[in-house]
Amino acid sequence: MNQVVWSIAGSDSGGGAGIQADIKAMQSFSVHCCTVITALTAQNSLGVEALNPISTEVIESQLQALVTDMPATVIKIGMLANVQQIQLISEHLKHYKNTWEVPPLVVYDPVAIASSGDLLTEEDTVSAIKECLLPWVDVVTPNTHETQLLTGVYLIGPSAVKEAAQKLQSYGAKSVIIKGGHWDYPSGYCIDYCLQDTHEYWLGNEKIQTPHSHGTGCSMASVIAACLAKRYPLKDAFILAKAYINQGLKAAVRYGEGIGPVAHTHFPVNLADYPQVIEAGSWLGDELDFDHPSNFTMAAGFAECQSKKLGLYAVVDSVDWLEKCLAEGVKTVQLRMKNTDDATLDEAIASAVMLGQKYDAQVYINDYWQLAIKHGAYGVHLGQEDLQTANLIEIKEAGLRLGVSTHGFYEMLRAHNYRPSYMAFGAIYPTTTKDMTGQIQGLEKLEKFVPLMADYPTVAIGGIDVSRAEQVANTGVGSVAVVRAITEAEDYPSAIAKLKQCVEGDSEA
Ligand SMILES: Cc1ncc(COP(=O)(O)OP(=O)(O)O)c(N)n1
Ligand SMILES: Cc1ncsc1CCOP(=O)(O)O
Ligand SMILES: [Mg+2]
Repeated sequence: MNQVVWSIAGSDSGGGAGIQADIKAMQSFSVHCCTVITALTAQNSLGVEALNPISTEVIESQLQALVTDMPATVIKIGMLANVQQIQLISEHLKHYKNTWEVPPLVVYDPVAIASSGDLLTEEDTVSAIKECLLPWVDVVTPNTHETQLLTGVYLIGPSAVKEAAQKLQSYGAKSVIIKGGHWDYPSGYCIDYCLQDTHEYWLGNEKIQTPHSHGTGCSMASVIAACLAKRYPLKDAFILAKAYINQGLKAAVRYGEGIGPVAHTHFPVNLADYPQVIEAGSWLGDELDFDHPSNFTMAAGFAECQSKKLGLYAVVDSVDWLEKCLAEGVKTVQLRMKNTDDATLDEAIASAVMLGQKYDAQVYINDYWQLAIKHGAYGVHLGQEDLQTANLIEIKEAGLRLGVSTHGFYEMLRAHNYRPSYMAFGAIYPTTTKDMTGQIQGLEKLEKFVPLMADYPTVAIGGIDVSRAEQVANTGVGSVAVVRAITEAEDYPSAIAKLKQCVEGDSEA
């Protein structure tokens, strides 16, 4: 379904920020932007000359026109010029949240200070924002100046950023993204922080040196709104917004005598524009004083797979099935046993490794990395949570390949920190093999992941069968991993032959 996002914001006559930026940013993510204009600013690249707030009656009539015909999946709010506007919008948000069948998500970018340094709102709006508006906001995206203005916390370091985010949550905002574009900490980097319910994370990249950054705040919040409208998780929306801004800053040019606008381009396609997920054990993590879990080991750069394309990848829960797949010529297999006692596991993993040698195939062991090392498996496959607990140094030093599961852009970039041997994307389609609620990626996202991770062997998993394998392979992914398409097939040798044909172009099928 085509998604509608409303932008409630001011018009920038210079065309770089406000409504004008919002429309372009949302367009880049194929989302339709409806507008409710709150002020007609007279500004150019040198500064703001006049604000010209729109009356609450006119704002109300714009809302009224949209509500009956084009309700929003997400409402993005930018400049609200006075207390009356904040109260009006808050009342409407309350109504929409309480009465719409699908209540809209609300992204609020508290536009208080333009990149020129001009104050864009009346001073007494601060308490109205905190008391009336923030309780209806799902994601608030202040820059450091706005954070200080709203919270009174002076952002001298990472712990102050966390304290300020908690304060914004205490005013009612569900998630808080504090943008570090104006924060030179660590020097030369742009570090952003997100507090999502109780979960926190940081994204960072080297600062892009350009004076032409007008409209970055509005554009970033608009991309977040557009991605939320497409039902991307906030983590992915945040990643894509940062990548879009980085891409736009690199392409930004001057139009007037002063600060030019961030460029509006397209869905970010270059890995170099994506931020890093900052983790304990990384240099940026150390700079930000991250706590390490006591037994945490960070390692990166695992042994390479035998080839860039892993072909048909059978994921099975017994040695019996493993051997059947190997006998049919499957060269990449995984033993994925759950809820099994230690003695059985030990024996099964030893047998799986021997079968791999017998059939000259690559056997990966899911979860049980110690037993995989003990028996000399070709590799291990780990999930995102396992990265925190497995001894990655031991796996790397033992020369085992490491495959990592990812479910979205955030997890993909997190996995990239470890430079694993291959990268798996899932679940592509709904599956009954495992509970993947909220983690279905679809082909559209797979098409984005594969070129971004072009340096890795890539694997698609989840709900793939003979009828879907070809379209999955057409995304350029080098391997298709399946469970039921083999183990529940009426004629598994025939299923394997057909899957191999789709994935590897094997002519024997
Ligand atoms: C090839 C491949 N991709 C993803 C998975 C899922 O692994 P994980 O996240 O560790 O979840 P479980 O399989 O342990 O439930 C996989 N096994 N193989
Ligand atoms: C283990 C796993 N990880 C993501 S989806 C999935 C299950 C894939 O099973 P199926 O091929 O039967 O859908
Ligand atoms: Mg696992």
